[in-house]
Amino acid sequence: MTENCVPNPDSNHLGTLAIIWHGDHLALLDQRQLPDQEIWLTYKDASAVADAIRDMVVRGAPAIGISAAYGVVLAAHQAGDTKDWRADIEVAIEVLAKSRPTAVNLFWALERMKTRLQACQSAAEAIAKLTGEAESIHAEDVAANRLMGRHALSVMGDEPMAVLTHCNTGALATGGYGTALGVVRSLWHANRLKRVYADETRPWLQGSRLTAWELQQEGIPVTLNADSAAAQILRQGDVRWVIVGADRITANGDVANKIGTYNLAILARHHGVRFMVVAPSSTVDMALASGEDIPIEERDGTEVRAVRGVSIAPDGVDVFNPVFDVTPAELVDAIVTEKGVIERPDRDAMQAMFATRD
Ligand SMILES: CSC[C@H]1O[C@H](OP(=O)(O)O)[C@H](O)[C@@H]1O
Repeated sequence: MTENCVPNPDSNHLGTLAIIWHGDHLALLDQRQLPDQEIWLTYKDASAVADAIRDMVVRGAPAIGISAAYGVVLAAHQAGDTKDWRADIEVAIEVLAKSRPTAVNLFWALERMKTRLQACQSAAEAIAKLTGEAESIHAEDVAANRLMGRHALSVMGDEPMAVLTHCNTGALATGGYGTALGVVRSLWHANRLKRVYADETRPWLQGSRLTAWELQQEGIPVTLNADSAAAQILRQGDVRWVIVGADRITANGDVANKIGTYNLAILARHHGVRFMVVAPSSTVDMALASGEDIPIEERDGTEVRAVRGVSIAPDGVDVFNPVFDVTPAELVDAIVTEKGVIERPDRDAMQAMFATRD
């Protein structure tokens, strides 16, 4: 990897992009360094992309899937035209699949790449076809995000409103524009947004380090709040919707998302605030019956015991650090995907919209 290899492209109509494909190498904006530094890292090696996903250089369910897809293309370049080219690419796919367990977008993207690979008869064909598939996955994600923005506004009411969001679900977490933050962008451009309250989102601080920064880049009014202030904010009554992303949505409408989302869903229901989940259909896993079946990633305790390397807890104290939780469907007022909106999601409604993925 080399640092600072590409300027940060200013494509603010999609937000600050985090993933740039250069035909034979991948550039990732190192999100561990934001908001203090914008450092781009270059990748030519599939296993290094797997490390980047595991270490959260790149994060966000759709962005993880897109990056892994480009990782498979890099594997095809690395394999070259040796007799084991196909096996080498298949090994790389397995390495990428082990990077993080919860966001189903990773496995959805790798399945698409695997299917494309099966049809290839030569190493050269594999490079060409896998490149096309990864670029399609990337472009489809941006198109889906824009469509979800339009679908969401159709159910949110016409008056300008305040919303509250959790974690980061913007251009930094996707191929561009964002999911929940894509809805925020759409509200803003439709002059229907008063303010976004952004939960800081401990322990990795996606809200304070990424969402506050991403929205400030575009002059979208954002107020950063401690996670523990969310109840008081909802009690004040100016927030009309809590809008979040997702890492996996199961066949009954249960939603896995950043830890603290379940808290917000309970608070929203208690305060009569509507709760919206925004995610492309690549986040839907109809093979899992309910949220009970979703693998929840637990990360190292150092993420809770320290912030930016500064200790905030006694050395060695035991830590429980699940980085996702599951919100039951009955607490969700709307699930928005590029296919449309499901209000009051349940198994039947999910089946009707997702019985067949395409
Ligand atoms: C549109 S991003 C979806 C999802 O991914 C984030 O998790 P992480 O930052 O750990 O990759 C968060 O759960 C977002 O809501």
